[in-house]
Order: sequence, then structure tokens, then C-alpha cells
Amino acid sequence: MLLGVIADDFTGASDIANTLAKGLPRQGGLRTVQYLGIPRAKAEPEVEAGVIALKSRSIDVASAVEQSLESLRWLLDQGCRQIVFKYCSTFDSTPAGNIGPVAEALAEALGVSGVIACPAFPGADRTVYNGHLFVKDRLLSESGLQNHPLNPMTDADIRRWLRLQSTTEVGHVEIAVVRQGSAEIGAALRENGERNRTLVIVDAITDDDLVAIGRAAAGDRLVTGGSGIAIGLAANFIEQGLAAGTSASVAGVDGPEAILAGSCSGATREQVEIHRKNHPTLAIDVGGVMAGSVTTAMLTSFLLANEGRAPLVYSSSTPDEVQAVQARFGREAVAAALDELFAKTAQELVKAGVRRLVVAGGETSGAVVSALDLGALTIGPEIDPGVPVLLSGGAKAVSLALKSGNFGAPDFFVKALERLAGR
Ligand SMILES: Nc1ncnc2c1ncn2[C@@H]1O[C@H](COP(=O)(O)OP(=O)(O)O)[C@@H](O)[C@H]1O
Ligand SMILES: O=C(O)[C@@H](O)C(=O)COP(=O)(O)O
Repeated sequence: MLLGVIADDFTGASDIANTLAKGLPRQGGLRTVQYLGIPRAKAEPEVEAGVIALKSRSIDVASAVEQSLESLRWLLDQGCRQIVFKYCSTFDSTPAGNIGPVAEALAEALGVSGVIACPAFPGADRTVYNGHLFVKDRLLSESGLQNHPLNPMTDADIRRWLRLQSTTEVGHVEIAVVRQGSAEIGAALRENGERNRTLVIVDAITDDDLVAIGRAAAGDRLVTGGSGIAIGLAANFIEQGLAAGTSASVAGVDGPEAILAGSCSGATREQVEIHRKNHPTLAIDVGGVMAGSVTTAMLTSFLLANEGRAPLVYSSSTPDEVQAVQARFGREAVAAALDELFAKTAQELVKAGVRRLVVAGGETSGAVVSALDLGALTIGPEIDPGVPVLLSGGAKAVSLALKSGNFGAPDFFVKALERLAGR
């Protein structure tokens, strides 16, 4: 294994696994596998990039650091020369963490400073300019992410936001330096390191910027960012002759299907609205979940009864509805109850023969996939930017799409089910 990724959620893990497997056009990527949690056994020898999916974005800081360090140890044991800490392209975190504490702990363990921190993902319209994060033409804090149920992002100046979570000053490499090329980017990072800055926000607006940053990171033991930061990383290993460059060629898995949406992000809410027009859908009443009157059995029987018609169950709601329900029952209690409901539903579905599963939402995907105990996942073709087909092994293979709440075209659900079947 050449490159190891510690991803703070499951959709994020498949996002960066997709980037590494794809690599640059005409060059190919790395043979990439996504692990659901820290593997107990050694990796298969042919794996070049291993992506560990944690559910550590919204848990307490100490547990996030501990799980990340344990992941680091496993990846180093597999021979990794470079580690990427993958977080959200919308920098999902709170003033207490977990991006800063985890990144600093990894940097300390590896004995490095002046470490890249770059959430930019231009393919999904997330860019970093003058240390500020934009989603399309909006500042992060005006993009809708200020209403996120778990990590409301209320400051677009991610230097300032990261400083709240860090023990050392946060550095910055401006776009003008990035455009000078990888030698200058490398020099700027080293200078920040010499000034005792552990983490350095690096501006990036285009994929070319990210390729240049990736080149500058060729010898770095630690890189942190969104999936965009990995755009140029496979190329470093291929150009050094350490990897041959491959492209994904896995067949899909056909069979009964279900869609579960626990994301309240704008893109998912639009996808739900569109899907509702022509497919069987069931809205989850969160008050009913908290009271115990909405059950796994209800969701499962609805989904199985509508097999073949792309059935969807969703808890996706507007910011006002989310706020009201959180005020009544508590943010964490609602999230835990919904996680459990989706997880148990997925278990019942797979037990009943469902083979294609689309899940919307990072936390929701984490809950679902952890409950399924699927082992390592192979990365298939990309459905929409940042969302690949994932395939479990074994006799009863399942194909999955784990969609970040804000990713995907309006018709994502139907398209994903087709791609999962290999069509
Ligand atoms: N109707 C709702 N009211 C309150 N919280 C909700 C509702 N639906 C989902 N949630 C919670 O919101 C969070 C959404 O997070 P996630 O699944 O990561 O989606 P995204 O990818 O959009 O961030 C989860 O913790 C989920 O349990
Ligand atoms: O970087 C991204 O935007 C995604 O890979 C990601 O992490 C998504 O998280 P959720 O929006 O919570 O699914």
C-alpha cells in the first residue's frame, strides 16, 4: 500500500476513493479499496490506496483523535508512504473540532508541520480563495451550510475557523503563490512549518491548482483536505514508477433496490422532491420515530412492497422543521434515533434480499454501512462527481451508492440505481 486515507465519514471516504481510483485523464489511478472502519486483518497485497472510512466527524474530539491515530498505525503497518486526512469539502466541523485536533494529532505522530489543509473541490463547486471557502458563488456561511443539522458552518474564513480548533497559528498560501507552481507552493509550506504553523490553508480554485498542489505534496508524509486534494496524488506514485495506473472496470450488481435519505441538505431535498413525482416514497415522521410509533418494520415493508419501482424513504426536512424537532427532542437524540432506524432498516432489507442500496447523507451512510458489516468495498465507476459505485465482495454482493448530502444531479436516485446494476 502506497497511500493511506483516513476519512472522517463514509460518503467522504467513497468520494476520495473515487478520486484516487480515477487519477488523472489518460494516466489512470491507484488500485483503491474502501474499508468500513479500521480493518482487523492485513490488506490484500495488490491494494495501492487504502481508504479507511470512520464516522468521526461529529463525535467527541478525544474519540475522533483516538480512532484516527489507530487508523494511522494500521496504514503505516501496511507500508503507506503518504497519509491523507479527508474531511468535508464544506469543512464540516465546530469550533471545538474535529478537523484541527485530528490533523494536529496526525502531524505530531508523523513529526511534520506546514501541512496542507485544502477542502477545495471545484468539480462540486467548492473553491478556496483568500482563505475563504465558497460553495458556487456563495460564501460557505451563506450557502445553506449555516443550517446543517450537526455542523452549522457560520464562518467562511476557514483560517479563522480552523484557528479555533488548533493549538498553533494557521498558515495560508494564497492563490498567487499556487499559480506560480509546485516549487513555490512547497517553499511556502516549508516556510510556514518553520514558523511553527502545523496547518496551512491553501487556496485552490481549479483542478489545475489542485494538480499543482498535489505535485508540491509529492514528498509529504501528511496531506489534509477534501477529495480534491487527491486529484494529483496518484500521479506522483505513477510518475515515480511505483504504480502502473489502472482504471475501474467492475461490473455492477443487479437485484432488488431501495433508497434511504437521511440528509437535510439542499441537493438531497431537491432530489427527493423530483423522485417523489414518479416513484413510491415514504416521509419519516421524526416525532413518530422519537415516540416509537414509526418503526423499522414499517419502513422495510413499504420498501419491499414497492420493489422494482425505485422506492424511497426519507427524513429529509427543511431547516425550520429540523430546528423544531431538535428543540423538542435534542439534536443528538434525534440523530441517534434516525441513525438507528436507517441502520436497522438496511439490515432487514439486505436480509430480505435487497442488493442495490442508495443512501443519501454522510452520517446516515455511516450508520447504514456500519450495520451491514460488508468488509472492504471495491470502487466502481463514478455516478456523479464525488459518488462512485461501491461493491461488496462475497456470494451475496451488494452494490451501494453513498451520496454526500449536497452531491449529485437532481435525478441522482434513478441514475444511481441504474449504475449500481451496471447499466
Ligand atoms: N428531519 C430531521 N430532523 C432532524 N434531524 C434530521 C432529520 N433528518 C435527518 N436528520 C439528521 O441530520 C443529520 C444529517 O447528516 P448527514 O446524514 O451527514 O447528511 P449530510 O450529508 O447532508 O450532511 C443526521 O444526523 C440525521 O440523523
Ligand atoms: O467532501 C465532501 O463534500 C464529501 O466527500 C463529504 O465529506 C460529504 O459529507 P456529507 O455532506 O456529510 O455527506
